Amino acid sequence: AVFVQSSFRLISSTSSLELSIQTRIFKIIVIGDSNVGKTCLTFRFTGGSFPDQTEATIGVDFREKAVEIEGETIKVQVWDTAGQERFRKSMVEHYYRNVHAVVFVYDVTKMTSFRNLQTWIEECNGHRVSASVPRVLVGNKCDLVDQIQVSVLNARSFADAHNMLLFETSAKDPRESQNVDSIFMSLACHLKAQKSLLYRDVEREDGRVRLTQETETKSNCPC
Ligand SMILES: Nc1nc2c(ncn2[C@@H]2O[C@H](COP(=O)(O)OP(=O)(O)OP(=O)(O)O)[C@@H](O)[C@H]2O)c(=O)[nH]1
Ligand SMILES: [Mg+2]
Repeated sequence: AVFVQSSFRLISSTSSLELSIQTRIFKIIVIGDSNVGKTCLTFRFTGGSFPDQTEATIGVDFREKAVEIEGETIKVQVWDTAGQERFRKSMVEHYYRNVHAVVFVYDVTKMTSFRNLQTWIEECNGHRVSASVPRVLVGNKCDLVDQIQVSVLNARSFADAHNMLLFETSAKDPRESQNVDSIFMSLACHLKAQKSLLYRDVEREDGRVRLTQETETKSNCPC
């Protein structure tokens, strides 16, 4: 089961030093054209609401949320990046450094934002982001039902071709808030499962893990 922001009572009894050692941080970057709603989506996930007003992001805004997955508290560190070239060019290297997952966003009411995904993917590939780094595709602004330009079929075939999961949602519509959460939670679940395998491999290189323990790292994550 996945519980968002729970168990803090339990954790508060632990010393802060212990907590910082125990808490893993997953860096997730949110990429896409200016105005597609990256800031609103990340705000919805971390703050639980739709911001009244946003301005173009300059550089990057960090948003964090502690989530609990299978009893482990994980800090999801969301990097809300700038879509405008002039506000991002000095930051691009930082965006991609040690990234754990990438969220590509387009606006379902703006075909150009969908077409430009190819360029965003190329930028990502150009920064040596490993193929094992999960990527998802998000079509935002689904509440604007009478203005839709990008069909689900079109989006799905693009997502399939790039080995990405597709989410269509709205940062604005409160009924979609769970769907917005599931974008980040599914990535966190995936990373948790992936990383426990990684730890196992690292430990095995040291010769510290016996074969009997290896089977225990299999994840039961529902995502
Ligand atoms: N109707 C609707 N409007 C949205 C939604 N998400 C964002 N918006 C609006 O779209 C505009 C741009 O949203 P932002 O989140 O600032 O866009 P951004 O992708 O962060 O833009 P940059 O920071 O310039 O890269 C704002 O006016 C939002 O209110 C949505 O789901 N539905
Ligand atoms: Mg923004």
